[in-house]
This record gives sequence, structure tokens and C-alpha cells, in this order.
Amino acid sequence: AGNYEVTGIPPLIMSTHLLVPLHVKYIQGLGESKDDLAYHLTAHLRLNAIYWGLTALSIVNHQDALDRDEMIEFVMSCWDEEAGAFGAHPNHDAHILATLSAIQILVMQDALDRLDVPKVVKFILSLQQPSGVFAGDSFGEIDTRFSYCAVSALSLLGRLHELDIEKTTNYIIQCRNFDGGFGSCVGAESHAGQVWVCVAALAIMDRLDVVDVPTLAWWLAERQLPSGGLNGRPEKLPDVCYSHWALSSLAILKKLSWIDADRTISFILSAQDSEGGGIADRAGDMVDVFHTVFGIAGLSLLGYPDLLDLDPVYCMPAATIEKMGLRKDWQA
Ligand SMILES: CN(C(=O)[C@H](Cc1cnc[nH]1)NC(=O)OCc1ccccc1)[C@@H](Cc1ccccc1)C(=O)N[C@@H](Cc1c[nH]c2ccccc12)C(=O)NO
Ligand SMILES: [Zn+2]
Repeated sequence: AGNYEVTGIPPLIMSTHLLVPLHVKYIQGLGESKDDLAYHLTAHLRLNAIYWGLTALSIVNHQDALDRDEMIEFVMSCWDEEAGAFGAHPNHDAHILATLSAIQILVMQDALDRLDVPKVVKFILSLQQPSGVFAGDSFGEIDTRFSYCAVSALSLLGRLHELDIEKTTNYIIQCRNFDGGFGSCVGAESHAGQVWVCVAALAIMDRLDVVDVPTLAWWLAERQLPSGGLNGRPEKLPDVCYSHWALSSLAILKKLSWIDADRTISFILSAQDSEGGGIADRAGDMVDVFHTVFGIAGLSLLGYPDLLDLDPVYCMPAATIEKMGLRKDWQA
């Protein structure tokens, strides 16, 4: 029995196909598991997880598998009126990460009319530090991830002109390392995730001129291992999510051809759970919605059949970004 009926694909060739019906069922099931501990231990990521689930469903063209009104109501229940921004869960403190996820969800659900745009723009701009980097919230933790959140959110709201682009770019320039990569702050080592947030932010600000493209593209291509998977830093294990961060960065730099696509595709497909659906960081590990979206996103970037295009800068469906006039001429 099991999933043979669901997918209609004989078990022996499970890992050579993306098991779309199973992944849709897995994502739909996430909201129902309120009784197990994992659900409550991840409350601080809830809004991010909804963005991850919605993006995964959109790329496999099943966006309507989750209830739109229920999702919008939950997003708005995370609005912190006093701060003028979103927390990751109702009654959690406002944070720029949750605020970006909320904006991404509202954009994808065509529900930006629910948002007090001037208030949220004020929150975002208030987080820029004298150095040019952004803090994540009023407690002041800084990270180039938060600079990305600010640039991406303002761009999605059509308010990028309110950002001091020179000041924001100057901080990212100081985070450049000798390997062409970027870290989380000045002096931090290069990491595929941080490379993506810095390169994507620079792309939105039209400042890719500050990137040493040949050196960085080489460092990114070096992330690919014999298994086909990519790691986040030298000597680390390959991981589906880092495949996405490195691949998106290469797509922005127009160097995706430097990767052996077929081997990465088989690495991602091998991380699927052919019983319950979902994708893990690598074959044999527990699946989660985070690696599910970044596995599907990686397949889309690599041209796996029957998937909608992903925009590598916003990590959202390309059609959505196109419709907002924010799409650059990326090589898919
Ligand atoms: C907090 N997170 C992480 O630290 C993960 C943990 C991990 C997953 N696989 C190996 N480790 N690491 C991670 O996301 O690293 C990639 C990264 C790091 C920095 C910047 C961008 C991407 C994950 C959640 C998580 C925790 C534990 C296990 C699986 C997922 C996470 O939320 N990552 C963030 C990182 C990130 C991606 N894009 C961003 C844009 C702005 C800010 C942050 C992010 C995220 O994806 N937000 O949408
Ligand atoms: Zn991972």
C-alpha cells in the first residue's frame, strides 16, 4: 500500500522523480500536527514556515492547496501594532525576518492591501545602523541577512527609493572576503547563505559591479561535491538548502552552467521521503518544510521539468516578480 497509489510511480524509481502529490500532502499536513512537540518548538519560525510552504506549493503549481483567507488572517494576527511590523507568531516581538516573510506571503496572495505600508517602511528604515548594516529588531543584532530583508522588503513594497543605497552597499562591500565571498558581518568568513543574501541585495540595488564575479563564481562552483550536492563552506557536508543558496547566487551571476545540474538534481531527489513526502537536508535524514522548499527551488533553478520558474533574487515565483516589474534578465 503506502504511496504507490498516491503517486502512481513504482517504488523502485521513486528517487528519480519529484513526488509532487506527496510533497503537497506533506505541506498541507503541517498545520494539522498541533499536538506534537515539534509544532510548538518551531513557533518562532511559524511565519517563515508559511512562506516556505506557500513558495514550495507555488513552484509545483499547487498554490491553492492551502486556504488563502486562513493564511492571510494568520499573517495579520502576527502584526505588532506598536512596532508597526510583524513577529514570527502572534504576540512575538516584531522582527525584520518575520516582516519580510509576511510581505512575501501577502505579495504572493495578492493581499498587500491589508498592509499599513508607511508604518512598516518606517520600521524597516529605523533599523539601519550608522555602519550601513541593518539590525533585525530593536534589540540590535546585526547581520547582512537583515540588510537583505530590508532591501528585498522595500523593493517588494515599491519603496526602494526611500533607502540609502550608497550606505547599504558600502557595508556589504566591507564584508567581501579574499575568496570573493561574503560573511554575516565585516571580517566574518564566507558562507553560501551569506553570499546569497549579499549578492541578492546588491542585485536589487543594481550594484553587482562591486562583486568579483570570476572569483566568487569559482568559490561557489567549488561547493559542489562528488555526490552532486553542494555545501555551504569548504570541508562541510552537502546539504539541499545550501544547494539552493549557492545555485541562486550562481544564477544571479549568470554562471549556473558551471554546475553539473544532473548530479545536483539527483542529490536533491535522493533526499525525498517517498513515504510521507517532504525533502530532508540529505538522503536518510528527517524532512522539514525548510529543506522541502529549497530542494524544490533548486530543482526549478536547474530546469527540472514541470516546475514554475523561481526568481533567484527574491526566492519567490518568477511570474509574481515579473508582474511587479521587479524581474531582471536572469539566466534561469
Ligand atoms: C535559522 N535557520 C538556519 O539557521 C538554517 C539551519 C540549517 C539548515 N541547514 C543547515 N543549517 N541555516 C540557514 O538557513 O543557513 C542558510 C543561510 C544563512 C544565512 C543567510 C541566508 C541563508 C533556518 C531555519 C532552520 C533552522 C534549523 C533547521 C532548519 C531550518 C532559517 O530560518 N534560515 C533563514 C536564513 C535565510 C534565508 N534567507 C534569508 C533572508 C534573510 C534572512 C535570513 C535568511 C531562512 O531561510 N529564512 O527564510
Ligand atoms: Zn540545510
